[in-house]
Amino acid sequence: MRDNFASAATGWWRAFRRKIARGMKPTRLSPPASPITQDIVCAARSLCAFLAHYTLRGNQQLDRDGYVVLEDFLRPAECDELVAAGIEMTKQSQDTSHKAIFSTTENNKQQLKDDYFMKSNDKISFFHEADAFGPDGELQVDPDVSLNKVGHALHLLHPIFRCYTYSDRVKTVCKELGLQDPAVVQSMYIYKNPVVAHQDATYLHSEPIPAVGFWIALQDATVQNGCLWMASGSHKSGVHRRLLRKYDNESKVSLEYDRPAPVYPQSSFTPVPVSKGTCILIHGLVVHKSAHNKSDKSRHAYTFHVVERHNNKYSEENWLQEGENAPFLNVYRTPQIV
Ligand SMILES: O=C(O)CCC(=O)C(=O)O
Ligand SMILES: [Fe+2]
Repeated sequence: MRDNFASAATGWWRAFRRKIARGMKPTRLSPPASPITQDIVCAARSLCAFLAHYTLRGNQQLDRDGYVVLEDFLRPAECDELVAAGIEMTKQSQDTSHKAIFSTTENNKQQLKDDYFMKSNDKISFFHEADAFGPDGELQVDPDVSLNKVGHALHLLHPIFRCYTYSDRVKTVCKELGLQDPAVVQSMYIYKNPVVAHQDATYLHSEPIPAVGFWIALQDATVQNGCLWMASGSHKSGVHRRLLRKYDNESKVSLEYDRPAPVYPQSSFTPVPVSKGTCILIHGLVVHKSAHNKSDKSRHAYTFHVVERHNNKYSEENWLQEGENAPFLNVYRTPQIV
């Protein structure tokens, strides 16, 4: 069965590429004939569409626009598996005694000084919305709506997230990007927004090759529920701001922005609504944001960042550093299962 599928899919894929090369619409091709089940056909179709889309246009698009939309990167059932794991984590978040708040806003100094944040590089840590706790420190609302995100080592420690992070599809994208020694440095499960306009290089700076974010919509992301907004082409204007590690006289570390937050006109942004399963590749220097969720539909996403390690300098001043329990593992060589 597997062999049948493999040869049929390979044949289909070759024909698909030939048709595209001749400028025809890929949808004109029929999927391989039985005995392949509908589910496998759907998987093959998704993978082929994604590979064709990416192989032929992805790299140039990332250079030109600062982002690439890869539809059908994950199948609906795969998204559901990840959402179930994300919801399961909201239950564990109730056990945490630490009430960390995540915010990208300037005045939230707590996060910057917060040890919990700094030490989350090798953990599955929970970050709540700024208004999640009352004056008594008790959670005001259910954890499934108060959690902002979980991070930053899901790709190492959580068996399901690890499996998807070091998958063949991710390897293929990294190869197509021409990355020689790509390593995953962090991962996050994002429940909620808004996220203010920023460049990922503010937090994860590397040069000359910037990090690439893999942002995967696990549920439909619409203008109403807070899809990403991208400032196309903004990656060509350098790094606008850095968050840097600072050490005081007692070698205690804290984080500080080197410049005030830039003001980006709303007119520079385009909404990028995507369906469940779509992966948006985010250039480390492209300015992006997400708005409030004004709907009753949740918008969960899984995101992780890949950094080139070959002939490329990952800044020692980034908040996130490689640690004994948080190695920056190579995408091509790391097994999906521990
Ligand atoms: O999901 C969001 O709203 C923002 C995510 C983001 O900025 C990122 O993954 O780099
Ligand atoms: Fe980002």
